[in-house]
Amino acid sequence: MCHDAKTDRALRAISPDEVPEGHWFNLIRRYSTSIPMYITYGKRVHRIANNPQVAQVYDVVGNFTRMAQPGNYLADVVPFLRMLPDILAPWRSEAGAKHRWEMELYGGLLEEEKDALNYQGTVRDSFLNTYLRARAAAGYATAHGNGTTTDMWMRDTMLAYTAGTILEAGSDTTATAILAFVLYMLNYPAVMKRAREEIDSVVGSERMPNFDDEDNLPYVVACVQELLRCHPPIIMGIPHRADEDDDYKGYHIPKGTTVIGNLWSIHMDPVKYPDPTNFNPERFLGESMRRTGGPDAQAQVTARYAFGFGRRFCAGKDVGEASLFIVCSRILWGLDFFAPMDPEIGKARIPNPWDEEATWTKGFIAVPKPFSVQFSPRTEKHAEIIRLSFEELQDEWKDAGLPGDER
Ligand code: HEM
Repeated sequence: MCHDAKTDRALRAISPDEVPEGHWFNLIRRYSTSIPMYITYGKRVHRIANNPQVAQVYDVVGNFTRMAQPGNYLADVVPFLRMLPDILAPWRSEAGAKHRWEMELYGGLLEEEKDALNYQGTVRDSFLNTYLRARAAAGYATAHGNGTTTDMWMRDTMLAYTAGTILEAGSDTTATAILAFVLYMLNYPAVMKRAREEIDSVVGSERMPNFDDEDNLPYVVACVQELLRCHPPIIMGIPHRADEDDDYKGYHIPKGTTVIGNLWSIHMDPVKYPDPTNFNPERFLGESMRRTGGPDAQAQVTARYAFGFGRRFCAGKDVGEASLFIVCSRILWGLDFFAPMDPEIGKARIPNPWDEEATWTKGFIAVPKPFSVQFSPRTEKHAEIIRLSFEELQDEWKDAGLPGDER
């Protein structure tokens, strides 16, 4: 297969200054919903995004996670402040402005999808494309405005926002977990070694791991579970509101109370998770802890708080876990990575994942702060298979009528 010198150079050791826009690295990003992949080198931070719209999604999601953080605004905890008029409630006008900005993005994506469907006749199995076709078949080729039609078809604004919500719910969460995975692997090289040995013995070097390998890679699956336990991406969960009076363990919870389930704290319970500040995938090993089945229902439940609980439990859990499994197993399969030497301290600087203040951002989704990491393919054979997979993926995107990565 032919590939250019630029890609070759980047394959040997990715220095962020050299990551080409259409680099195979984007393959990893493509495999997740979208990964805001930050790479730092020295003091410089680089964000890999191959088109402005992707960058805009990152910004919108970043904005969403900041504003949605429980307790970020005084009005979250002092209900009286919510009664203030707009002029005295700057957080409300900020939310309004950001909301309009979000709608520009989501509305724009909806318009693009409509154009693709109506003018190019592009048929895809995507949420928007499928919905627009079904809505048109029901007699609503156009349905401007917000809310629903009398027979409950979503109008454009609601449809755009619904699609955007799925994008937001699934992208930053998965992306954060992948960044955290790299961080934990740098801190726990023995875990990384064992996971890689498992992958090598099951998958070999002739192909990448795929979803069918999951049952034969219990340690890798356990690593993903342990990752979600150690640092659930939505660290405090999503606030819920009690819709009736309740009494729980001696606490009276009046109707309308905001209830926050602190997922991180639940996962640090030393009774359920002995030695909780240790990244130990073994606690999720064994038939009873496998995500896809097993007899011990309680064990399965305890591994799942990262996705919330109850009626509003994450709708995309299976997609999220599958993305993490495939991305993490492929990173381990194909790439060597390490923290480069920091000349300032004369050794590699590896952030401590247990130091919340120093290592993680604040916000409703806690993301590792940018850290230096250098990737290189494990062997030329691994590199070749990654390149091939990248090319195949480009063809798939092309067949679906979507723009590919620049080469
Ligand atoms: C590692 C990845 C993910 C994590 C850690 C995660 C976590 C969560 C959490 C904690 C909630 C709130 C649950 C509650 O209120 O109790 C939630 C809700 C939700 N998630 Fe996820 N999520 C992930 C991936 C995804 C993906 C990939 C999608 C879509 C494809 C998705 C779609 C949703 C939706 C639509 C909701 C709202 C559900 C509702 O309110 O009824 N999530 N997620």
